[in-house]
Amino acid sequence: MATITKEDVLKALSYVEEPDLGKDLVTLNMIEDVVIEGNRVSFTVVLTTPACPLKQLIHDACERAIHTMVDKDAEVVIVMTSRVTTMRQNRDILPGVKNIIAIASGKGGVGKSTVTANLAIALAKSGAKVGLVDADISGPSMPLMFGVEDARPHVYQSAEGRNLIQPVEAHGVKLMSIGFLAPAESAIVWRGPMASSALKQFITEVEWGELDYLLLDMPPGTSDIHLTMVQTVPVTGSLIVTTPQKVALADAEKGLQMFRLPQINVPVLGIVENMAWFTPAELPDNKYFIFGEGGGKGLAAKHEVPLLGQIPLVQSIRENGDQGTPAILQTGTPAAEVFEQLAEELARQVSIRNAVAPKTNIVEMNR
Ligand SMILES: Nc1ncnc2c1ncn2[C@@H]1O[C@H](COP(=O)(O)OP(=O)(O)OP(=O)(O)O)[C@@H](O)[C@H]1O
Repeated sequence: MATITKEDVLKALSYVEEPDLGKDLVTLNMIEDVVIEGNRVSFTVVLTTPACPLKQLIHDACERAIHTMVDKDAEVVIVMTSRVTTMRQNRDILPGVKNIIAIASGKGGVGKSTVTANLAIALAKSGAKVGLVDADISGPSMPLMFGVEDARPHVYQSAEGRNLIQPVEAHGVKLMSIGFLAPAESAIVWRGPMASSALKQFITEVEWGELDYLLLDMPPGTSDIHLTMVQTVPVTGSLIVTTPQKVALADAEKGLQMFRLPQINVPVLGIVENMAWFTPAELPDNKYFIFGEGGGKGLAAKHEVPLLGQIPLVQSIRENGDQGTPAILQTGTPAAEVFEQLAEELARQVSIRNAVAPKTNIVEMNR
């Protein structure tokens, strides 16, 4: 029996392609720690996201490559791990944050905050480091959804005398909400400049530390706040939440087009269709398309972006949100599974974006 060498192993693995990124694992520097002991071959595959939907597929392809090209009797031990990629360089702002994702909707009330809260927790559960900025000045709902309505971020002075804000941590996610700045029942109406400066502080004065994903829950519609956010940070990509209803779709389309304006130029990573159908708890296999059918798919096709997920209208999603324990926390339920899949798909699009697209700049406006 010929001795197996590291070169043999790498050669075989150079035939295994990362399907999303279209290149082989060796070229993508995804193979580490190759160790050969007799006919035992072990190595680590570093995926670009912990929530990788292709994990098993890539694992099996590696094993097959070693068995067919190196030694059919080799004992193959593969450690699957991950390191979230980034395309951010010169990170003067948010130096530890790899990816910033703006979540927007055209119309209010389509479930953007519900989707964002569940997504953030799903990504954190998969092993990623996640932060969330609730920039929804029209009705910040994150403190309620995360069950931290009474929490207040801790402010302290750094050694250099700067005021720094520590985000609130809940369900594994670091959270800052415009709702923390005023009690829920107060009549403060956040208007343009005041809201903009509060949100800028969330980016520049909050100790976010190391994050794989920072999600921005944007207000509905298209507004000055959207501009403030893209002017303050280079956003990796955006996600559009809509329902299948015609009026919601029309507004979602406006939101999508806003991100594509030349002066904003933030890639749209995908569309999420929320309330895609109603499923009663007692008839879990039934689907009632009460807001219409196929709207999200049509919008995605029209603008050539992926439809990343369809979330059913389920009573428990509403109830869990209101109780401060989003549906994703009820592991094993159908609702938790759809949010897990959505998180996988989003993370996948971020990896693809980082591998292929040019970087997004902070928008500079001459007004
Ligand atoms: N898939 C779902 N199933 C059941 N209830 C849902 C679902 N998605 C959202 N909801 C409920 O719909 C209501 C509106 O959702 P949410 O607050 O997330 O919307 P929104 O788009 O963020 O609104 P706005 O931006 O106007 O504040 C909430 O009561 C929420 O619990």
